[in-house]
Amino acid sequence: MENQNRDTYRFQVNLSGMINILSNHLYSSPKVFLRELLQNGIDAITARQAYSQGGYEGKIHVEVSGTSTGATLLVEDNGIGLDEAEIHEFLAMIGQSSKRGEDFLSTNTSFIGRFGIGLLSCFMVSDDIVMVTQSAKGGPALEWHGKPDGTYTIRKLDGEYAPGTKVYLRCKEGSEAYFEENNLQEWLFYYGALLPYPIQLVSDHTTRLINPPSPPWVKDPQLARKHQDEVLAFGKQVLGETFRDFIPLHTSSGRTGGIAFILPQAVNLSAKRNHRVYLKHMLVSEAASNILPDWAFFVKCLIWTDELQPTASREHFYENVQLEQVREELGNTLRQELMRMAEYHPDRLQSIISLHALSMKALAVEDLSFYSIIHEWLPFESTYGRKLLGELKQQPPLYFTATLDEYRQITHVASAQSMLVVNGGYIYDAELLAQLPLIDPDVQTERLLPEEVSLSFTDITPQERLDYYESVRLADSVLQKFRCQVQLRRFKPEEIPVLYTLSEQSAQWRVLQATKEVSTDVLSSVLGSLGATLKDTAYATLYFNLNNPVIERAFHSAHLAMLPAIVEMLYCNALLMGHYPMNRQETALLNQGIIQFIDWGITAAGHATGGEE
Ligand SMILES: Nc1ncnc2c1ncn2[C@@H]1O[C@H](COP(=O)(O)OP(=O)(O)OP(=O)(O)O)[C@@H](O)[C@H]1O
Repeated sequence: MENQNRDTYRFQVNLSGMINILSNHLYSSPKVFLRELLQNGIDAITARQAYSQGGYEGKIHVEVSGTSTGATLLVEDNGIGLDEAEIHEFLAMIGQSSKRGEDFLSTNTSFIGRFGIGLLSCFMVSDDIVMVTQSAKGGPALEWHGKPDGTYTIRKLDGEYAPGTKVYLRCKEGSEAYFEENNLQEWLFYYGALLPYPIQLVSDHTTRLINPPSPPWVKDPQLARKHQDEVLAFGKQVLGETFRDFIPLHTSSGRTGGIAFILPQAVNLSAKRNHRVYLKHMLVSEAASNILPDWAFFVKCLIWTDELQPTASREHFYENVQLEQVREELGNTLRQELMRMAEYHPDRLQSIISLHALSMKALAVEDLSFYSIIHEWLPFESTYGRKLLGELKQQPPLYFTATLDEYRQITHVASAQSMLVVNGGYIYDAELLAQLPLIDPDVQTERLLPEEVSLSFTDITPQERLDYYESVRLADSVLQKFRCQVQLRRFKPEEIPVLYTLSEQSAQWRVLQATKEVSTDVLSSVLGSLGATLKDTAYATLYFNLNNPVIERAFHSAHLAMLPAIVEMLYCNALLMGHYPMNRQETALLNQGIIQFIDWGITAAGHATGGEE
């Protein structure tokens, strides 16, 4: 009797080859078969809703029995079901789907599936798929049995069946983990936490509901504000992190919404921004980094959408105009909420800025109106310590350096003279400081170069100039070959004997020299001629501090013989202190200098002890 109704048909593709492609190249993990089954069930429910109109409630039932390779999994929906013609057309024809909208890429369909390949993913974990289906439109119940060798059978079943579809999978060797109760619970929740129909998991021991009833704020994210604790608890359950604050997200079409959880710890620029995105309430991707603007790395989001276009793996979205628009609108929601906070909840905004200053600066650089509203709370490093821009701008003109290196060169001297200089060397800082006058015309900012700090030194008197004329000339000639000039000044603190400053050009010259040392002959001559063009202006300056007692003695005419070695050593020391890489000549100088000073020291000690040597 059974065999009478059974017909055999053949797939038109090499099915095992297809399965291989799916499992090794398309899907990130075999566990996606669960997502595909859930999604087919949801689509079938959606189709039945449209067909039966009212009085019908969709649900999904998952049941696992047996263990190890004897385990079977049943995924059942009470959706639209399939009749025989549909089985041949949609189920058995790979790449054919009953769910496409008016064209292949349209998002105007209420179904999640579209590619007509999802069911094949079940072959990653099972060597046969048995589907028992009863169409809501009538006809006999059917059993379809598909195998990875490309054959399938259909059998008409006797008896009464309620509309819907049951898919049975038998565990294949090596896939035991995918039939394990606890894993199933975890993955069903992972994919289906936001699905609007109840998913029930039944095993030998228990029956459990996987997804909570869909919360109201999924429909209208603005309602999330009234359900703070619930939303934060949901964030913890789904994302596994404890958050303290969030911002509801939505687009004007109402087709994309979400919750942006504010990360409880600071993150750096290169941190991966992974948001979980649900398409028609089904998890599509947890690696979506392009759904929010680049600056929004202070949040981790749950986003649900029905307007974006998934790729066939359904783990990413096409980078198209729709995605661009969604990204812009979600970015705007975030920005507006931050600006609203500035007005109504400044404490909340301040605590976000103090953790996520980098993210805020990244946005401020792009958007002057945002910068204008939040700028007072942005922190910067300065010679007065880490300060907020609101405090710093009270002291105009606001000097800043453009690089870390320049800041390092002047920070000692500037702070010793109580001069406020802001470090613009970190990413975005110099740009923001330069833009400050645009948002606050009362504030002037000025980029400071290291050589300009020396202008606030006290000059020596004309008498001192005469007294030290010979020694300054000698010192200057010693450093000629390093393109460094010597100046004698007084500055604070007196503990600093010398200060080395480098103009932009002389910095370039140093880099050229260093490159020449390690390059081939040809390159070296090219660099040489480049260097020649810089030569005339590429001077560094070594300032000697006459306030320092040792410098005062060293420059005294009585010690002229030792002065060249002293100058060379202090020059090398200044380079070391400023973290400048030293060239071969300078390193050699340092070596000779040390030996020279040891020699002098020993000789002096010998004199003191009466010439023991
Ligand atoms: N549970 C089900 N109830 C009713 N029809 C189903 C069910 N599962 C599969 N089908 C039918 O089989 C077809 C193929 O399913 P399959 O999962 O391979 O692709 P799809 O869902 O159409 O597209 P996608 O590859 O994007 O998931 C579906 O289009 C649908 O017509």
